[in-house]
Amino acid sequence: MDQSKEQRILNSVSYNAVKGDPESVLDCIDNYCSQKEWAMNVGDEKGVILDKVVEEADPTIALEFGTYVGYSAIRIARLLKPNARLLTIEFNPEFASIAREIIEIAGLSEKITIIEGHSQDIIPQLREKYQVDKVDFVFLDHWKERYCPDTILLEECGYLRKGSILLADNIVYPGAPDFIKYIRSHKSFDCTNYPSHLEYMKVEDAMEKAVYMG
Ligand SMILES: Nc1ncc2ncn(CCCCCNC(=O)c3cc(-c4ccc(F)cc4)cc(O)c3O)c2n1
Ligand SMILES: [Mg+2]
Repeated sequence: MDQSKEQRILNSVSYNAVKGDPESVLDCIDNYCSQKEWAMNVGDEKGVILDKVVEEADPTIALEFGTYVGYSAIRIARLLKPNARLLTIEFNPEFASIAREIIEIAGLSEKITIIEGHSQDIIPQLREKYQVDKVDFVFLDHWKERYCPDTILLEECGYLRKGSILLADNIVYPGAPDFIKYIRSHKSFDCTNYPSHLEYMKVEDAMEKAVYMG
């Protein structure tokens, strides 16, 4: 059976990255995906925007939708303070398993919990099953049609607090028009757009930050 692209990314990280060094894992994935096979990681250009927003949020509890191979989970978790945690949701079991191995190579398994399932099913369970009270930072990078309903669900479940920061990938490409329409017209969110480019391509993309005002 032929290996998947995601398995080939894991092979490259396993062979080339320095164990326990998150930066070397990120560099390895970026090099592989820009030189060998494109993959939908947030990448190094939008990754710098992600870094800045995570540093601004300085979250104790961070949440991510769409783990994929764990690139953005590593980007986020490497910046977290000692007792801070990242919960990342992935519904594809093969991707979740590959992400678990790549996160282990980065030495960040203690800071990151991968939850297998659909965001809409997991969000209502976060309080009881994962002892989540409030979420300080959310990175949306899953199905683009789920950005809007899942933001509403987070608010309805009471996980957002004054100052909670949401950051959404792919606002231009593939795009999340209903999310943008909703979040920019909702009085409780203060939005900022960050123009950038699609990972590893010269195609225009952008990220949107939305601060919950309570
Ligand atoms: N509900 C739920 N809960 C949990 C989940 N876990 C996973 N999923 C499903 C996630 C499916 C992948 C999402 N990501 C993308 O589709 C994506 C695509 C491109 C892209 C593609 C082709 C092009 F030609 C150009 C750009 C670039 C990006 O940066 C992207 O992030 C879940 N869903
Ligand atoms: Mg993305």
